[in-house]
Amino acid sequence: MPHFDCLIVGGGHAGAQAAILLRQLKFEGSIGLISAEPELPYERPPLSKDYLAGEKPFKRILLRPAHFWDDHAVTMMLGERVKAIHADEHRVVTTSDAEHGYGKLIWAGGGVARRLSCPGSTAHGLYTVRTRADVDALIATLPNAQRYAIVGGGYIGLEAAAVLSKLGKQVTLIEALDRVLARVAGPELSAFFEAEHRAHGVDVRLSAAVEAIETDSGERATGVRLADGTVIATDAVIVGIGIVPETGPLLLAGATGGNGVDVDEFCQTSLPDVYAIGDCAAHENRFAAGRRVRVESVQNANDQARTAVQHMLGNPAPYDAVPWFWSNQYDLRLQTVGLSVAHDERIVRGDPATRSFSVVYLNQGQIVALDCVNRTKDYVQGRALVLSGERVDRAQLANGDIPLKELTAT
Ligand SMILES: Cc1cc2nc3c(=O)[nH]c(=O)nc-3n(C[C@H](O)[C@H](O)[C@H](O)COP(=O)(O)OP(=O)(O)OC[C@H]3O[C@@H](n4cnc5c(N)ncnc54)[C@H](O)[C@@H]3O)c2cc1C
Repeated sequence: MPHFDCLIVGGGHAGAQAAILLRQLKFEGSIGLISAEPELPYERPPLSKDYLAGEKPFKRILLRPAHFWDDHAVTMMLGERVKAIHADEHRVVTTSDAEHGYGKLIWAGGGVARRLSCPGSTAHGLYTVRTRADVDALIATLPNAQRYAIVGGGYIGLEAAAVLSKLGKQVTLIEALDRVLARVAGPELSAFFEAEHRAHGVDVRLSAAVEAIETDSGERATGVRLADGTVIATDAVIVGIGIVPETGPLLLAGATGGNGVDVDEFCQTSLPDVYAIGDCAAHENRFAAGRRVRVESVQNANDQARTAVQHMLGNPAPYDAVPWFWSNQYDLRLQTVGLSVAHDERIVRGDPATRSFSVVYLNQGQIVALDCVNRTKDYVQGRALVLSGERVDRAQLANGDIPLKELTAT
């Protein structure tokens, strides 16, 4: 049985970054990386942006050139899925029944796209946007499909809507709640993005629950039936309703968790010598008022990789990175810093009508997050305010002409 001093499961942002950092920090042991996807590690964010738009080829979204992994003695085992962990014996088993021993295991399994469960949801013509394979399948529809129904008004659904409408497609966006981005942002940002999409010709349907996918005799999706009986005729359905964290083998092996696998401040799971990082790791985050959360972002994947690796190498430093995220839609660049989950007040800086404004989130007077649209200065300067948990004068905060770094503390 092959043995690795450090075995990484998952070749997404978190797993790849863990391997890169181990070598950067002069780890001399053996490193193996098992990933269910057949590709070398690549960036996921372009999948719903420039890769879908055909503006960036796959080669340009690889996280490192192909030779990097050999050059740095990282043994890549691609197209292999870990199905079981025997934590006491420090070994894993893959779906092809290969066994690998480990000294330390870093689990970076991310998540799989959540699917619809209504009648018709297994029909042909339904697409998710999580992997290169998903998006290649969607791209293959572009020459022949004109009408796209997108289920889910989160970032991925909105980004896909922006690309498809720019490509001249007829797009209907279906959101079950009464506003887009409801899970991650305040109503001001939701209203702004809803209006932008409508202005670009996207038919946005809010408070619209999907009841069934209608199909033809060949079991191909032809429409989305809503709870009120409306049928949205379509050539393809894109389902962007979040992810289910990939933690099955960890939880089966006895790791604590539920929505993700629980980790401590060093990204250690409850299993000996097993870390978990990235989208699947449920951790207490001080930027979410100490709540246990999973953060789905490149920042979190990279920073948790550093936390786990540093702990492994005997330089422990608790995970305490300020969260940040971005989204590109049309000519809009949204940059967010902090987490808004625990806010009790919002202040808008600047005028959304100018398409350059920020929403500042406060909790008991402290700035906890900012969503900045085409306003990079606010994003950069607001980061310091989120980090310090500063309380500032509200009238100044609302005045978009006063730079955030010049605000007076109260
Ligand atoms: C379309 C899209 C757009 C995004 N846009 C942004 C953005 O603009 N900004 C941002 O910050 N974030 C964005 N994200 C989120 C970001 O990409 C994720 O947070 C990040 O990829 C998480 O990294 P991860 O390594 O935890 O998981 P993943 O990237 O999902 O990688 C997990 C890997 O583990 C593999 N795996 C899972 N289970 C097993 C197993 N049992 N055995 C072997 N391998 C396994 C999977 O196949 C996968 O390759 C976007 C995500 C998507 C899908």
